[in-house]
Amino acid sequence: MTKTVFIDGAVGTTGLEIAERLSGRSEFALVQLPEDRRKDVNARREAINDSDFVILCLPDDAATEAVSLIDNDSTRVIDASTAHRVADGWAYGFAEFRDGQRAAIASARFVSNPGCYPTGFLGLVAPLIARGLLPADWPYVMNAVSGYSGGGKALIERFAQEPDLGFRSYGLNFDHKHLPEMKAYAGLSHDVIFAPSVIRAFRGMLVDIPLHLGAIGSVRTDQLLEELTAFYAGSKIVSVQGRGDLSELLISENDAPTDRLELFVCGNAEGYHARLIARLDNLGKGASGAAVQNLNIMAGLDETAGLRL
Ligand SMILES: NC(=O)C1=CN([C@@H]2O[C@H](COP(=O)(O)OP(=O)(O)OC[C@H]3O[C@@H](n4cnc5c(N)ncnc54)[C@H](OP(=O)(O)O)[C@@H]3O)[C@@H](O)[C@H]2O)C=CC1
Ligand SMILES: CC(=O)N[C@@H](CCC(=O)OP(=O)(O)O)C(=O)O
Repeated sequence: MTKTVFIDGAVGTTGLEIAERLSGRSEFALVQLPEDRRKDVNARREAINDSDFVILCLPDDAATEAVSLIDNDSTRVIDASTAHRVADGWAYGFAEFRDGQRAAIASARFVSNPGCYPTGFLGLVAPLIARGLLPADWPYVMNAVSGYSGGGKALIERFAQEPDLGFRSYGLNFDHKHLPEMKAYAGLSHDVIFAPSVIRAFRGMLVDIPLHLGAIGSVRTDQLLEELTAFYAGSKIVSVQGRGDLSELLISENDAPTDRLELFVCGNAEGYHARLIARLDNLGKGASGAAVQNLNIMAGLDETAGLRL
């Protein structure tokens, strides 16, 4: 039976990409509000309560408000914002990162999409910590570059207005909104030192975790590669590879959308210096692709339906 889906924030960067991925899917019918009523709280309340699924593509405060508008016990919610990622009663919407998570999403009423950067961090590190190859009490550092669509309409507009702006390092206050979910879901003792940046590319990101394996202990890069390869074996979304002949990883200014998550394990010849790197589309597996994957799982469908793989 066709399920109704209301995207609250449908004309934002993430909302538009979700609608594209759902277009032509007979399993879902989109509930849409006219432009002049899309921020009207009564119109939103009605659409939310009339729908089987609501996908929140809103700033955090508006996402919190949207949840407060639910007055039934049936509407199921996927929140793309940061508002509920470590909240009680919400399942973390990253099916692959630990055993049992797909089942938790399938049965959940409230699912919170992971942040784009944590998708890379947790995809790389969480399975290795869970299996005892990396320590939970290590002071992890993460460098990252993102396409400017990661900052939504406001950052897209800024890059349009400032044609000389090529690179922006930020997070200088050590309070990035993604820190709590990385710590919580990797089970870390310390916050990650996170150095994010933005480049003049619309979409795409690299998340890069340098590790002195020699200082950690006896584990080496080939073991990390072997473990991650086995953990994600069979996934149509997540791939794992060693450095091989790779000498560079690239993001182009106009890369095509993708819902894939590519993981790379690079190391020096002896394997005691490592860089764990994730490449993904911040609007794909980092946002809209993840939302559609979660919707598929919650609806009991093939989780890759409608994805760009
Ligand atoms: N962009 C990305 O790569 C990622 C984004 N996210 C998260 O997804 C959410 C949406 O982000 P993004 O699409 O980038 O943001 P955008 O700024 O592109 O879009 C947000 C949309 O929400 C609308 N909106 C704001 N307040 C309200 C309200 N009270 N009622 C109804 N609509 C409202 C805005 O309206 P208007 O058009 O009038 O401004 C806008 O269309 C955010 O929480 C973001 O952090 C998560 C992962 C990655
Ligand atoms: C480039 C840029 O500004 N990126 C955003 C994160 C994008 C994202 O993933 O936001 P969510 O937390 O909603 O997932 C930032 O650093 O705040």
